[in-house]
Amino acid sequence: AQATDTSLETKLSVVQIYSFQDQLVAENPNLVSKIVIGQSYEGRDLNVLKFSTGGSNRPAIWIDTGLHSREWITHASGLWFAKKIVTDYGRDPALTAVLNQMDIFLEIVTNPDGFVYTHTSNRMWRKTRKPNKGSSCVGVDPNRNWDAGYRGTGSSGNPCSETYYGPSVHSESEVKSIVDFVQSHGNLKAFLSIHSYSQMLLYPYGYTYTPAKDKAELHALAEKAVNDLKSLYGTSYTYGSTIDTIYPASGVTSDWSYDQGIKYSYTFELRDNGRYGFVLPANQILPTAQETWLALLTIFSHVNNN
Ligand SMILES: O=C(CO)C[C@@H](Cc1ccccc1)C(=O)O
Ligand SMILES: [Zn+2]
Repeated sequence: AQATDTSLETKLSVVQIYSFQDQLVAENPNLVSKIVIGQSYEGRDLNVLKFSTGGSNRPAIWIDTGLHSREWITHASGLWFAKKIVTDYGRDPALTAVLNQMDIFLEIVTNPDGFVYTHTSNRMWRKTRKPNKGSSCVGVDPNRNWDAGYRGTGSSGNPCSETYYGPSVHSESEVKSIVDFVQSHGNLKAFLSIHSYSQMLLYPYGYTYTPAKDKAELHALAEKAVNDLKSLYGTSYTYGSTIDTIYPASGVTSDWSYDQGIKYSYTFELRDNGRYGFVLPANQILPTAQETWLALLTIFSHVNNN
């Protein structure tokens, strides 16, 4: 057995997740490497796992989980996705075809300071942990801090708000580090940001009712992805543009990546629909990760073939 064969059906600390990442690299040196794209406000490394079978600067897929620290099901799913990739490469034809042509980048703990805070102090913490000048309220919403309709409808200028957009675009190092990575890589074809909860698959835009120019294709792919997700355990997702499907939101990840020219930009909202919300029981971790993986494979294959 390998160290990373450990059960993922449990609550894991940031230290445990970071050592899992290092173990996975050590066990799979020909497929997995770790890139540190920056540091959080409190100085924690921002780790990205790179899955690559060769080439140089291949077209690639970006996945982030844990941008909102209370959404623990997304970190757990990200861990499971990482192990699934190394287990299924060379076995699953769809994944193998994708990895023979493209790289996958996976940032599992995208907001480590907030994640630690949910373990030590406040399970429901969402934002970063950087103090705000002139306010006793801490943190910026990392899903309102991007340069896409910044400070528009569905974001707040109040530092005490859960959707506070911050003192300036990309003010949060957790966001700026991704911006810099994406712009230096320059060959990303898909950008998938994983949140919870609500069971939705969302595509741009959140900051405007103007339809994305690729709306027809993004909608059709979302429909296929949610149908494949549903095929496993019957979990129903709604899908559509962010502003139509959930609510107006400005400065969000997927709108920024789409406006960078990354056509396949989606945000997932995983289980559940409100019964447990952010505090999903551990026995739903595996089924959630397994069903979401089917949707991801559908998107990966479409991206690789178009
Ligand atoms: O993560 C969420 C629950 O914490 C809901 C997401 C909904 C959303 C998702 C994608 C783009 C804009 C908003 C949010 O408000 O940022
Ligand atoms: Zn979220």
